[in-house]
Amino acid sequence: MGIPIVGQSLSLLQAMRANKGEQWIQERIKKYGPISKLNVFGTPTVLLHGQAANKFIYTCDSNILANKQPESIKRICGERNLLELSGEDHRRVRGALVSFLKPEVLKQYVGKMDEETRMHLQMHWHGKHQVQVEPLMKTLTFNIICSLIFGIERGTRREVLVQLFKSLIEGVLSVPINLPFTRFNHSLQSSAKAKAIIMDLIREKRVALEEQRTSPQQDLITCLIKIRNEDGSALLSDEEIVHNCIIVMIAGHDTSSILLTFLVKRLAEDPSVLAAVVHEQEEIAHSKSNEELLTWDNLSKMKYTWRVAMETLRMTPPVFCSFRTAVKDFEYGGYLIPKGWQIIWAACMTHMDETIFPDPSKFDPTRFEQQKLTPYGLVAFGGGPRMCPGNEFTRIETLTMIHHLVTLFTWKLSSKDNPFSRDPLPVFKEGLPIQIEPKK
Ligand code: HEM
Repeated sequence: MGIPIVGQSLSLLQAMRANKGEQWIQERIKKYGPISKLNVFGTPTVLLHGQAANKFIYTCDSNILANKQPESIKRICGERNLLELSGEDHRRVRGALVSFLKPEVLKQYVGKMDEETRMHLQMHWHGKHQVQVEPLMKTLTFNIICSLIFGIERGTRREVLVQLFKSLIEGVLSVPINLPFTRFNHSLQSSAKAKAIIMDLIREKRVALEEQRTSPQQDLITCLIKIRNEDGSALLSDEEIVHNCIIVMIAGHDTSSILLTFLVKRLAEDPSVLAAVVHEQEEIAHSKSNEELLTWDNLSKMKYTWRVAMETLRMTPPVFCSFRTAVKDFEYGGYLIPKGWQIIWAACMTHMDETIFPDPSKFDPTRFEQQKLTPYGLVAFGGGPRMCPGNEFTRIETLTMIHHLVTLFTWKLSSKDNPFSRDPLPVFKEGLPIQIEPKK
C-alpha cells in the first residue's frame, strides 16, 4: 500500500503533472492486473480498470458506490450540488437540469451561442497575429455559460461574476484550510458573493416570470424556477438552484475549453484532418450569408468535425480519473471491497484498448463512421445515471467555434513543443500560443 497516509498519492500526482498518468496506471495494471489496492490521499483505495469495470461503476447502485468529491468542492459549491446528491434527490435535481440541457431545448440557443462566439472572436482574435489559445477558450466558454445558464448579458454584472468565478475555481482543488489569506478562504469568500448574485438573479427572474416578461426557457435559472411538482410547489429550492448553477459553471467551462484547445492543436498538426474539416465547414458557410447565425440544421451537417472532436476526446480526455466511495462491503471480480474504501478508475484507459479501438495511437476520426460505439468504451463524458448532462451543450459550442475558426483564420503553432500537465485537468505550460492570419 506504500507509505501510510502518503501512499501512492505523490507518485500519481507527479505522474499526472508530467502528463504520464496513463503510463503510471498502465504500469500498475501490468504489474498487479485490473484490480489492485493502493493508498491515495490517506484513504485505502482500489484501482479498477477495463470496460467491465467502467460498466460496473457507472451503473452501480448509489447504495453501494457513492459519488465522492473533494471536501473543497462541497464547501465552495454548496452541499445541494448534484455531485453531492444521490438516489431520489439526485434524480430530481438532475432531471431539472436536463430539462434545460436536452437537445430539444438547446437547439433554440444555437443562434445565441453563435452571437457570443462572434463577439468573442471580434474582441480577442480579429486583428491579432498571435494568441494564447487555452486562456481564450476559457473566456469563451465562461461567457457562453454566463449567457445561457445565468441569462446575464455582457456588462458590469457579468464582469463581476467572471472575476468571482475565477477566484472561486482556484480554491476548488486546494487544501480546504479556511484561514485568512489561504486560497481556500479567498475561494469561499468569492463563492459567498457569487451565490448572493445568483440569489438576486433568482428573485429578478421570478418577478419577470410572474409579470410574463420572460419565457420559461429563457436561461437555466428561469427554467429551474419554473419547474413545479404535481401539487404546484417548486421542484427545486432556491438553495438548490444556486448550488447547481455553480457546479454547472465549474463542470462546464474548463472541460469544453480544453476540448477546443486540443482541437486547435490537432488541426494545426494534421493537414489532412484540417482540410476535411475546412471542406465541411466552408460548404456550410457558402450556403448562407455572413450575417446569418448558425442553426441547428447547420450543426447537424458538421458530422466529420464532430468525429474529429470525439477522436480528440478519445485521445486526450479532459477528465482523467474519478473517485467513488464504497457505502457498504461489496464483492467485485472475486475481491471483497470493504465499506469506506475509495474506488479510483481512469475510465479513459479503455480509449487506448486495441480490442475496442484498433490501432489506438492513430488519430483517426473516420473510426467513428464504421465503428458502432462499444458500450462503456468511449467514456469521455462518463456513463450511466451520472453521465455528463452537458455533452450536447459541449457539441454546440465546439462546432460553433470551430466553424468560425476554420472559415475565418489559418494558424500555426508558435512552438513545436507544447507540454501540458494534468492538474488534474490538462493545463498547457505556455497556454498554447499560435500565430494566426485572417483568410483572404
Ligand atoms: C468536453 C466537455 C466535457 C467533458 C469531457 C465532461 C466530462 C464529464 C464526466 C466524465 C462526468 C462524469 C463524472 C463521473 O461519473 O464521476 C461529467 C459530469 C457532469 N458534467 Fe460534464 N463534461 C463536459 C462538459 C460539461 C458541460 C458543458 C456541462 C454543463 C453545461 C457539464 C456539466 C456536468 C455536470 C453537472 C455533471 C455531474 C452529473 C451528475 O453527477 O449527475 N459538463 N462531465
